Amino acid sequence: MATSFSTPLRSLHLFPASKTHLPNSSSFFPLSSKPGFSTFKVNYLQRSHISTGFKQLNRFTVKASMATKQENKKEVEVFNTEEDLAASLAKYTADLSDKIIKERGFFTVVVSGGSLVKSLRKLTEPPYIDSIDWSKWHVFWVDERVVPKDHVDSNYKLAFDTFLCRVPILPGNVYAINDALSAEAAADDYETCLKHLINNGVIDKSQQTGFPKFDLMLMGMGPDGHVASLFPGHPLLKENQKWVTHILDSPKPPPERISFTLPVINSSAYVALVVCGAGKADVVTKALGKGESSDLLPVELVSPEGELKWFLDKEAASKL
Ligand SMILES: O=C(O)[C@H](O)[C@@H](O)[C@H](O)[C@H](O)COP(=O)(O)O
Repeated sequence: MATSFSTPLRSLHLFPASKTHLPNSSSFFPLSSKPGFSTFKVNYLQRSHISTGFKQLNRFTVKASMATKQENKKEVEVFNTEEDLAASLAKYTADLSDKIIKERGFFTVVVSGGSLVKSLRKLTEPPYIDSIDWSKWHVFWVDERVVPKDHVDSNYKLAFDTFLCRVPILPGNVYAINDALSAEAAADDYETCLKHLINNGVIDKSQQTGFPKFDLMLMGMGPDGHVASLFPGHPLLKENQKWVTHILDSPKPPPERISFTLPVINSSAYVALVVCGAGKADVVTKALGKGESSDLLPVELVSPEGELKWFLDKEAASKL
């Protein structure tokens, strides 16, 4: 079992800167333990590339993040392949799980949809399948499409089929949306669920903001710089009261979704942004400091109370 939280061997950049009910349990699919068997090896990007990237990144400091600009610890790591990235992401998550369960007895993990979920696959394999205390995990969605849970577009279904069905997380600790409700009602319902879990002590509360403080958010990023279901230029980016909001006109289908708001994302203890592919290289470059702009993309507004770590494959980092 991993016993300490370790920092990565080679980092591209590391700088400190400055309706009262839980989702219906009957709607959860049963979970089972089906560990796979494989080993992995982490290969970091060659030093020459790291140096180039470092020099370029070093020209800028952390960018403005929202109106309430809170400088945090940000780290960027680039991997030769998605396979290497997935191995490192698993270790990062397992180490945090170990550390935080020792500290608070629970581990609240929030996932997005998209390709991120597949990159969690190594957690379902040895050593993590055996070493992680899955009974302490509580799993949430940073955003969800408002479709039935068995629909091909459901983020719950994606996570269940890819990840959750392979690990022994307790079904009652998996917080899917109530898919019988409208988008607006599902968002309110989810927020009520979060309040209940804060009262129970499962979810931590940020002393700084009063918003829920999740232990770890694992998120992808769209090629337009969206995170969760917070899209560029959308008024939802300004929401600063609600914890969970809804959208009926998402530019990425399906149109109806619920999403955590930025203050919730930014109250997190740890956020991992997992980004792969050349199609995201321009946005990665904008977000990580090539050029200044007053027009900040949603991903540039991610600035958690705790630590932000970018996991990039070399294609996504190719323009840094
Ligand atoms: O449900 C969703 O659509 C998401 O949560 C969304 O924010 C996703 O994470 C990004 O669009 C990245 O998706 P890809 O990694 O598949 O590009």
